[in-house]
Amino acid sequence: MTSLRSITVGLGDSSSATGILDYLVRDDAHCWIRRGEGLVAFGEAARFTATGPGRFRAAAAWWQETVQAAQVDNPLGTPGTGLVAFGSFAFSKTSAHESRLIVPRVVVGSGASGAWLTFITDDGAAELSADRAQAELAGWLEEVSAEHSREGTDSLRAGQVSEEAYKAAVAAGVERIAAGGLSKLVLARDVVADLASPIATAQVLRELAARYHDCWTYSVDGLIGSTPEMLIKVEDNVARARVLAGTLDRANTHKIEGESDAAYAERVLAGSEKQQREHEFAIDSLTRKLEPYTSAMTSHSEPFVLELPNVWHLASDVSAELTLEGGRPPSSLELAEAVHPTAAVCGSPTETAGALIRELEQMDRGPYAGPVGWTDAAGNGEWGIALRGAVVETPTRVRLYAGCGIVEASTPEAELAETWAKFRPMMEALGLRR
Ligand SMILES: C=C(O[C@H]1C=CC=C(C(=O)O)[C@@H]1O)C(=O)O
Repeated sequence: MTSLRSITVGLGDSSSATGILDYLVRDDAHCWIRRGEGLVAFGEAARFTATGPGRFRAAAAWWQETVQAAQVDNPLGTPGTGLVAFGSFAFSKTSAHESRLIVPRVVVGSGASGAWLTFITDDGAAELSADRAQAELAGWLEEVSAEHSREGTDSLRAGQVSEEAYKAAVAAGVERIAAGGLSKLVLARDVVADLASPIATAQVLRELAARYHDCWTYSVDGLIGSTPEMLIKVEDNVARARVLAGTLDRANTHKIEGESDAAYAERVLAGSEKQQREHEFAIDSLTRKLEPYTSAMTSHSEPFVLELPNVWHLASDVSAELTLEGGRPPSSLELAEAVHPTAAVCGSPTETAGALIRELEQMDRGPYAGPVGWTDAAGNGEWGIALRGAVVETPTRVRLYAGCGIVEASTPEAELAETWAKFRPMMEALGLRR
């Protein structure tokens, strides 16, 4: 095991209109950004990978050992400062995709209490000072990535699941729900973008972060996107989640004359029994799995309508006080394992839906719909669900994923159309058309 050393220094009030996005200038950066705040990181000081059902536990154990062996100088002590690891986890315990934690070399962070800079090294003799940290950051910022020219020759093709195969899977899913044994199932598909010139990841992420500022824009080792769904966030003794399920496309509306956007979304989305049922399964699965770790939990009694540039969603925010064990709350990684996968990305009951997804989807979801985010040494962290995203497989090949909750009232055509609405954020950021 490498022993890491780190120093964190305050960056004063370095706030600009674009905030942390000013640092998102390299395609190889890791990031976690919402509303101009978050983390941008460069380089790799350490890495852990795992597959299988024990992937979360193994990652949590590795992180604990790494933290214990590290020498950390962090006078700030707030969430996200000091030693951090970015991570992404495979959706499925049967996936061949490697789940990973990556400790970067340099992290720039910004939050409610200001901005900071962390320098991390595995060199036992390296000088740990504010000047050294600033010099390391300057070194990473010396070389910025080019933008993508978008010559119009980029193209989109079917991935592992064609449109026809997707509709057939939805129809089969509806039949299985009607036959009993499960109430909800989430089925996904992929499309592949072939780019004429290498992807300009930083440019794509900046566009996503600027447009989807209510979402969490992420980049971890080739997994990129902007998710509207927070699986679990831990800050000291409090856990929070944003549960989504139930979707209405904003590009294809059928409003009554004079009806406002908000009134239309209320009527068609919040007023739909099918969408409300889809949402109920998702919120129930999250609260049921989180409950054993909490002493008090609050959530809205009714979901609210969340407006994003591409879709409206039914959303519920959950907040919970965590129970202390041995004086400590459970870590964000432990809780991510406990609550993943919720019925927003798997179904209900979980085991039955998971087995049926493997049978009907016929694709390895890889990191799509798995937890993506970061943890700090104290166990604070944010783990979103890797939705509205893509995997950069090669510099010119990008695989996009999207899925939909299926209930007994679902129809294949409508669910197929919904996947296109969910591909839209990435397609637009990549400059792609159907
Ligand atoms: C599975 C996805 O979205 C989930 C999150 C929000 C709404 C959903 C829905 O209405 O089906 C999905 O459960 C996806 O974006 O690929």
